[in-house]
Parts: sequence; C-alpha cells; structure tokens
Amino acid sequence: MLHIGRLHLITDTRPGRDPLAVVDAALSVAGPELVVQVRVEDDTDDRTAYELAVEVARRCAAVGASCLVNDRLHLALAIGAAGGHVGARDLPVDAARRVLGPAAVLGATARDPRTGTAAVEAGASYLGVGPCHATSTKDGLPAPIGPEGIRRVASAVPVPVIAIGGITPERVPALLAAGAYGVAVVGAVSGAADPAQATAALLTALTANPPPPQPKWGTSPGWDPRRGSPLSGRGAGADGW
Ligand SMILES: Cc1ncc(COP(=O)(O)OP(=O)(O)O)c(N)n1
Ligand SMILES: Cc1ncsc1CCOP(=O)(O)O
Ligand SMILES: [Mg+2]
Repeated sequence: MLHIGRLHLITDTRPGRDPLAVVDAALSVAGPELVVQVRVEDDTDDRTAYELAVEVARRCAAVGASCLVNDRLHLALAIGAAGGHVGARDLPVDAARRVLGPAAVLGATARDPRTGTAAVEAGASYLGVGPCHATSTKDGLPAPIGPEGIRRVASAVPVPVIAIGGITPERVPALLAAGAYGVAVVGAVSGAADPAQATAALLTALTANPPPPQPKWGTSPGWDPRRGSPLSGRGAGADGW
C-alpha cells in the first residue's frame, strides 16, 4: 500500500549531531505517523550511510513508521526502505522509478509547477517543495518560495505536496492552507532542545489543520496502473495516500 505520511523527519548528519537519538525521540511520539528520510552529507561514504540507514529502518519497522532514503537509491533497495527521494542533481525521476520499482514511494523535489508536473508524469508519488522559508541546514538554495510557492505547485499537481525548508509548527497552518499535504523538517526537530516535544508540536499543527480537499488528486496525467503510478494506492488508506 502506498502510504505517504504528513510528517517527514530528515536525518541531520552534520558533525556533532546524533541522528539516531533524534529519530528515537521522534518515533517515540509519532510512531507510524512518521516518515523518516535518511539523508547523509555528500561526502559520507556508502558504508557509513548504509549502517545508518539499517538502524533507522529497524527503528521505523518496530513502530510501523516508513523509511525513505535520500539520493542513494541502491541503499533504499538494500535496506528494504519504502522508497526514496530525488532532486535535480540525482537520478532523473523516470530512472529512479525504474530502479525502485512500481510499488515504491518516490519523492521528487520541485520548486515550480512545470518541474512538479514533469516529475509526476515521470512517476513521482509526492513532491518535496521548497525552500518555503530560509533554512540553516542546507546551503546554496534559491530564495524561499513561501506559502504562495506551495500554492502554485500544489494547485498544478495531483499528488501530495510536502513543504520543506524552515518549517516550524507556527508556519504549518499557512502551508497547509496553501495546499501542502504535509511537511519535511530537519532543524525543527534535530535542533530542538527536546526533539520529542518538537515532534509533538509539529504533529499537533498538522492534525489541527487538515489539508483542504484536493479535487485534482486522482487525476494524474501520469497515472499508469501498469507502472504502479503515484496514484495506484489511492483509496487504500483513510486519506487515500
Ligand atoms: C521531502 C524532501 N523535499 C526536498 C528534498 C531535497 O532534495 P534535493 O533537492 O535532492 O536535495 P538534497 O536533500 O539531496 O540535498 C528532500 N531531501 N526531501
Ligand atoms: C534538504 C532541504 N532541501 C530544501 S530545504 C532543506 C533542508 C530543510 O531543513 P530545515 O527543516 O532545517 O530548514
Ligand atoms: Mg538529492
């Protein structure tokens, strides 16, 4: 079943961080609600990334949460992750879909409707859209697109939009009102004094602000049941994703 959660925690593996402790804290609060995306620094070797991913996947499986792997799709396959996430400098979305297979969750980064639509047609299950706000955890990003940028993409695509970049609980309502289905965070949880409490605050903000109905969901031009499209799992879960 294709399940795309509304709260995505991306691992923070910068020096001095303890990603597994943060994942443990977040899972203790969110359980199966959480999606954990394993993301490592570009210069991290595959063995180190694999060992982290194995541990994250084990912890996710214990509570029924989903694990995705950023960029390195061979690791996603190796650890039996639910799927992966790719952006502009990674495998193209159609190639990523071929690697992961039809049943996997495949996220793609988009900042505008054209890129987002192309990614969906190429097989993306959801879009990571941002940076919505300024972020201190990734360098070299373009200017923040804000809720209005989310609105532009979300109104153009028939898959869930996950807002990313500078997300805090206070910013969640405007992003959901703009059409985001959920949010992805690094710093709001990893940088918090109490990651469990920070996770709880994000969950509360998401739950208190259900996403508005999206009549376009279910009409993906890229929907091809033979390929196991982004929408092939629609209707299987309470929210259709
Ligand atoms: C949910 C989500 N959205 C966007 C990204 C960014 O992916 P990408 O543009 O490939 O950048 P890197 O994370 O690989 O540096 C993401 N990882 N997750
Ligand atoms: C990987 C990535 N892509 C766009 S913003 C970002 C990092 C988001 O981190 P934070 O939640 O700390 O702003
Ligand atoms: Mg990437």
